[in-house]
Amino acid sequence: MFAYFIRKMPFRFTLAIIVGVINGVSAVGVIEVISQGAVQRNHLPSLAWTFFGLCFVQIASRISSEILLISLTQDMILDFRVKSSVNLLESEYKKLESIGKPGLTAMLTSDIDMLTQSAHLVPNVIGNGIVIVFSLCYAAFLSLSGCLILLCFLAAGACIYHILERLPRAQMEQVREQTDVLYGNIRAILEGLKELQLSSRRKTYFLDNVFIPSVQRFRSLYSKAMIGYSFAVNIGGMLFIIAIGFLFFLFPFLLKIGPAVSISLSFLLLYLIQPVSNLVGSLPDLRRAEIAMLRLRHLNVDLAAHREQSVDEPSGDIFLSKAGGAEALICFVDVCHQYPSQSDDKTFMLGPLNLSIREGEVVFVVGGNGSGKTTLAMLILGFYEPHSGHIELNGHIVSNSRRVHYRNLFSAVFADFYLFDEVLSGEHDSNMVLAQEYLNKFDLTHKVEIKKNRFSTTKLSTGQRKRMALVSSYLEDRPIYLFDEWAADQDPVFKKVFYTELLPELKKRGKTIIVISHDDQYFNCADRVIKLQDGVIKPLLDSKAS
Ligand SMILES: Nc1ncnc2c1ncn2[C@@H]1O[C@H](COP(=O)(O)OP(=O)(O)OP(=O)(O)O)[C@@H](O)[C@H]1O
Repeated sequence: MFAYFIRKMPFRFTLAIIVGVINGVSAVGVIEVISQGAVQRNHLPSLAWTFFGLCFVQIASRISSEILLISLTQDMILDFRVKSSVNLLESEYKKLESIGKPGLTAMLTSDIDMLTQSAHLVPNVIGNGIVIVFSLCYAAFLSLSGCLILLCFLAAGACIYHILERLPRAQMEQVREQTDVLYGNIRAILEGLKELQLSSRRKTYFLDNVFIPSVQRFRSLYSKAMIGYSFAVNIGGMLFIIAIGFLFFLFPFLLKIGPAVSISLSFLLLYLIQPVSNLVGSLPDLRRAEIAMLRLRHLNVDLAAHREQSVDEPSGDIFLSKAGGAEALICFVDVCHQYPSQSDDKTFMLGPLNLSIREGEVVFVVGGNGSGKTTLAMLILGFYEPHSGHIELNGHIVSNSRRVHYRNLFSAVFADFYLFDEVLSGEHDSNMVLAQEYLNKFDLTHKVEIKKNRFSTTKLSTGQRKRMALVSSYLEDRPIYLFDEWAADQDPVFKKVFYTELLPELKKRGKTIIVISHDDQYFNCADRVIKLQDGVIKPLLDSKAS
């Protein structure tokens, strides 16, 4: 964390340290004044002024240093939050799929929360650290041999802490790994709430065999780690306290020092107990924060390495001009895609596919479950990169550097769509009139309005939400539309509006439309039907087959 401050915010961090140094010096000054007061009773009035002055400087510098450090730590957390989210949004979809939602959720919530929780320790740790350093300097000034004894004990304490911390540190890293498992299971509870509440047997099985064991493992690892830390912190810290006691009780006999120095050193040693205990007590939380920070940094480095390149050109422009007399808008040339294998099982292979879709065409993609329709959609939309072969748009190869622009030519409603409150269209856009018309046709006007580019509500039934997602996609006004089983859970009346009114209306506006569908009664609404079976295109026993 400290390395981060030095790297990212050197000026403010240096300022915080300088103010912290003033705090440390004034703290030592207070001890010196009290010790002088104990032996020079006749100077008490002038010492009192110095004492109060130093107290004021100490409090003012402590508050200023803490304010600076709070702002530094909060900026760091903000930076991590924004950077992680932006990196995530700019990373290859395949990479995010491979990390998985539980892992990503744990990093964006638990790890960042851990940083937030431990951020309040930073001002204390730095403040106490500086006070300890200055106290040791003052101890050296009072008695070099006394300070050396103190430093020897301090070094021994640090070594013992370092050795004792090895095991709990490894366990803390396991705790963090177990957090991913726990988040996965919590997700399962939240997303499978209805299924679990519906079946007592499933609920009991899930709780007894999945959830409770994962929580127990977390508890056990966490307890072991914290017990280990308790030993490390207390034994390591105790050595320093023993050193203080040793010097306090024995130094008048062991070291040749006068009564004034003896009193000053005694005050100093007593004063040191609190900052040392605070500092050592913060170490386990700082270690947890370090683990969280390392994971976030690795995630960011990993995501940045898989960031999709985006060349500086207006969205999609290059693709809108035809290259080399290309006839098709989208063209798949020997495209193959295979999912990474989790075990020795054979993974699903899509392709080799050769297909072309012309501008303004309405193409239906049909096929049984697991035949590869969604995988094909992900390739068409540029979320997956072909493992072999390539995709062309207007004759231009969709290279990695152009994938982001390519994708911006599409609007899609996914089978597992997410409905945003915000609608991305100008309020005075002529599309708005049509959107209102479609809200009407989809029987949504009594439920929802579009005001200031927002839906007035999204708390609707699944079918209604999907109709709103369609209106939202429609308003995006892109050249190519893809609908993945949009009509699957719609009433016949809305299916009819979709197939016989919305698709022809989009086609009339020159849009190219790809529809994944199981509705064979509407196959006649397509210009062409492509049938997938086991990842390859098969002839459809129909006149419109590809
Ligand atoms: N992320 C993934 N990792 C590994 N295999 C996957 C993944 N997603 C899909 N598959 C496999 O790829 C095959 C095709 O899946 P896909 O979702 O493309 O089929 P589909 O035709 O859309 O099916 P459905 O009609 O059920 O939606 C399936 O056998 C599936 O098991």
